[in-house]
Amino acid sequence: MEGVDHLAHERNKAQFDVAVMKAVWAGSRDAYELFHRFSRLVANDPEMFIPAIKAQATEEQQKQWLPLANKMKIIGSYTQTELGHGSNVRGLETTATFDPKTDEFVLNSPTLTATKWWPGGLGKIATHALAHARLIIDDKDYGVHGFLVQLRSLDDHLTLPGITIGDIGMKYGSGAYNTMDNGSLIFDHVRIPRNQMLMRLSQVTREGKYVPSNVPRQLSYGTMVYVRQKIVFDASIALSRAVCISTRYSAVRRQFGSHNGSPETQVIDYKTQQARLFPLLASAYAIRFVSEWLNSFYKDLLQRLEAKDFSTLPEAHACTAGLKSITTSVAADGIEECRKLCGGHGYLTSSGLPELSAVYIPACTYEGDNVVMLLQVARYLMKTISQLKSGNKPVGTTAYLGRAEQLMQYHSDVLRAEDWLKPNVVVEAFEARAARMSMACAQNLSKFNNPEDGFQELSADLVEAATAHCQLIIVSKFIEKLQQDIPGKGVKEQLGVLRSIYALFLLHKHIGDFLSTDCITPKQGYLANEQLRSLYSQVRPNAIALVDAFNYTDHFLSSVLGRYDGNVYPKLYEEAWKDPLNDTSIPDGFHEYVQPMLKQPLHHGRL
Ligand SMILES: CCCCC/C=C\C/C=C\C/C=C\C/C=C\C/C=C\C=C\C(=O)SCCNC(=O)CCNC(=O)[C@H](O)C(C)(C)COP(=O)(O)OP(=O)(O)OC[C@H]1O[C@@H](n2cnc3c(N)ncnc32)[C@H](O)[C@@H]1OP(=O)(O)O
Ligand SMILES: Cc1cc2nc3c(=O)[nH]c(=O)nc-3n(C[C@H](O)[C@H](O)[C@H](O)COP(=O)(O)OP(=O)(O)OC[C@H]3O[C@@H](n4cnc5c(N)ncnc54)[C@H](O)[C@@H]3O)c2cc1C
Repeated sequence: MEGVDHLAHERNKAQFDVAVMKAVWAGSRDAYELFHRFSRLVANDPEMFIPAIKAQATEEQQKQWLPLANKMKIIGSYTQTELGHGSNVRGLETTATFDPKTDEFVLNSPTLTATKWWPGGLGKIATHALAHARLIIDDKDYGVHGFLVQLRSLDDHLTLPGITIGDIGMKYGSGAYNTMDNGSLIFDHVRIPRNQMLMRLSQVTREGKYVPSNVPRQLSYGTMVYVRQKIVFDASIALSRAVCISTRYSAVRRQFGSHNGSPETQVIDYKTQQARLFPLLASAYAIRFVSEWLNSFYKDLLQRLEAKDFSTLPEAHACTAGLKSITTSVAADGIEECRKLCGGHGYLTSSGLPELSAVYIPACTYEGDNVVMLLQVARYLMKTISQLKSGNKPVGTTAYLGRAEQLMQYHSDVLRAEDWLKPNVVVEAFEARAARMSMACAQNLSKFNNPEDGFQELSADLVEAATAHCQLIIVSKFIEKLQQDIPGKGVKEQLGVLRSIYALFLLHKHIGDFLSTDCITPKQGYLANEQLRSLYSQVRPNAIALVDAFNYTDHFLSSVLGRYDGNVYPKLYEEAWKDPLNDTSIPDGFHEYVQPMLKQPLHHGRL
């Protein structure tokens, strides 16, 4: 019935102050930014073009280009990936050859695989590209640099001479990402003025002299680092949307369990449903809090870079790459699990889940393939360990590796299930697991004469060690979040339950790591799982309130199953009737193709 809150009985169970939890969830961002982040995905927002100009252009170039880009007088595309290379940026083939006679660069796509491929906005709308190309001077290759290239006329939007552009076609399913005109671009000896090479980091003089960067060359990758830390926040948006839908629907849906005419059981009361759903609820909060930390870490990095302090740049790269990888994988897999948690109706477009999944899952690929990103983390961990011998004391997120020797002797002293509720007990176990996995890799690597051969041979183990390291970061930041003052009745307690669910779910899921590294005993693993089940019972009365705290409108969720009022069945039925197929009772083609078959006389008794 309209206007009736079918979930009121669930909301009345809440044991904490929902208004405060809403503020904790929103953190430093307001609802507008939460919504705006989502809308950027399917719009042509220059998510990267503008940050890249800020990171790689000189002050003078910024003065020229930023006002145009900010006022949408030009529409930019971050044009890096090519048909033949995406992960391997140093393998890009597009060339930018300096012509001293005319003081220009000549951009060219020497091969088919040099075709720019995927850049968002490139296919139809972008007027300019921030094109990544190999700088060539006097036949010498100076590697990949950024160049501003006009693609289309600002008068009639037609492509300029030497430029061939197209859209790369439909993408995964019918998802909203098809509103993004990811494009292809071929340069055929296109000339641009020398001052359209972005020259903040390195320069080319009028005489054609290359002035190398006096800062780490990796700063040219700065835009990717910036977006990766944003993508961690986006992962919390995407996952929390799916969890909100599936939690509310799990409280509405009843199946089996009726006795003597009693209502059937709410599926949210089944332990299997809780074991699948509540870890995702906890993960949404965990990812949100680690994204807050990562954002502050990134802002600190920017301040340091301003002061030419590059000390945290390697850690910032490892954290943004690793957390982008882990959180997008959890969110993408979690959205699919939420669809399954809704049974058949989860597969309806009106559930909002297929669309959310189709739009979200490329996050595991764009801005760095998730495995390639974890391999970057692994390189950082191995380098950190290799420097231990020279007395280099790791700090920050690798500080625990400075206690590797001690952690190698660690054995959990858990005796009772409730011991696993102690944050220090959990952190020690996660530190020991991560340290032992990385140390084992380092030890195995040392057996190889060629370290690169070893790295390749051991890359699957290294990815697992990098995963353990990143999960430790997320667990630690969740714990640190709860060490802050958090007001409101029951709020901190409820977040403490989610913190323990997140950690113990990971411990249970990766129990093989914890046992094979001898960090915990099978009995202690069993106790962790016992505690996990008990924690699910503590979340159950608060589940609806915890997803209400995401503060998503029905419009934003765009899901019949996730409606705030839980009025699912009438709305499911109503939504179905909006489908054009239901505009007529006799389907198109019936008279031409089906009716003749039905009218056909029987032959020899056979249909
Ligand atoms: C329907 C509802 C949906 C809801 C969803 C909700 C929200 C979503 C809303 C919005 C989404 C928002 C945004 C979406 C964003 C993006 C999507 C759209 C566009 C996508 C754009 C792109 O994909 S742009 C292209 C991205 N490409 C990549 O990421 C390429 C990945 N490859 C690389 O980064 C590099 O090639 C490399 C790192 C893998 C290797 O680089 P290389 O130069 O070869 O370096 P080495 O490996 O040799 O390492 C050398 C040393 O350099 C260090 N290092 C490497 N990278 C960095 C770095 N970035 N910073 C600092 N240091 C770096 C490395 O550690 C080595 O150091 P040592 O020498 O000390 O070992
Ligand atoms: C929706 C979407 C939007 C995008 N938007 C843009 C954009 O705006 N601008 C832009 O420039 N690009 C964009 N991209 C491209 C994107 O950045 C690349 O696709 C991404 O970086 C992955 O690179 P790749 O496609 O070369 O994958 P590959 O690296 O070819 O990956 C293929 C497989 O190889 C594996 N692999 C690769 N290297 C290694 C290694 N060294 N060790 C082990 N395994 C390895 C990967 O793990 C993966 O399993 C977009 C892509 C998508 C899907």
